[in-house]
Amino acid sequence: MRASLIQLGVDDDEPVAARRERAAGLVRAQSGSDLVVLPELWPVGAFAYTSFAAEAEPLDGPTAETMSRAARDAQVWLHAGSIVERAADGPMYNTSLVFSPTGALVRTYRKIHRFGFDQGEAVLMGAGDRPVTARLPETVVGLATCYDLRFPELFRALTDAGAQTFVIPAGWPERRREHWSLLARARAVENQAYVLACGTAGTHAGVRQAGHSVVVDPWGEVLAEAGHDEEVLTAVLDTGRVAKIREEFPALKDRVLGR
Ligand SMILES: O=C(O)CCC(=O)C(=O)O
Repeated sequence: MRASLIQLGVDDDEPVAARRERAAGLVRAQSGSDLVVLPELWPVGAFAYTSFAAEAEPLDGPTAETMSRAARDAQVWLHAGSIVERAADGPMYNTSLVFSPTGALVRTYRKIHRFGFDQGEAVLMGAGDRPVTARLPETVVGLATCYDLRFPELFRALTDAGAQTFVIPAGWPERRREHWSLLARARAVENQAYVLACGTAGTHAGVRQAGHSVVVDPWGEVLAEAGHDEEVLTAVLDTGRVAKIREEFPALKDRVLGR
């Protein structure tokens, strides 16, 4: 399975509508990949809290509509990162969107762990309340978003639900880049699963982004890693390796707690 992670540059000087079209063009350019991934909250910027309300959109809003067309044009599975979702009953959520190659929105995931402690996303957004998986032709994907990476119990729940590949869009700050790289590998090793962790490049709302999107295999080896700037990171996943490693080194079967 060929996966392409679009480490999109998110900078204050690019209008949201222009970035949306640019992202769609980058998705279209990945035709030939099986799965394409965009980062967290890339239309507005994960730290652009003051713009969240103005840029919030419904699940059939401009980003979803543009991404649906891009997935269909490229004939790819598209994890379109996340948007600020404005729910019909009022609250906002940090919601990831997964499209099939026909352009159908097949899964949404509302980020469970909101970042900011008593500020920002943590006070502006509602929290998701359930883990979500999506069955693709070659793997079962478990969905998580940015700060979720710090909560291993979510990844264990996704593993129990059948996940073999975790897709993690993020807007991770440069200041804690070592945590990002370390935790991405940890989640892969402890669950014996692929990790596709797609961050943003650039600086928005005064927060320099870590970049360094990464693809980790179920043995914890880094298959591909980006630098700081915008780039498309591509890796070929041998999806059969998950079952093979889980069988040859069956640590998941030795769990005692939480079964
Ligand atoms: O956990 C971190 O260090 C970063 C999390 C974050 O930036 C987010 O979830 O938006």
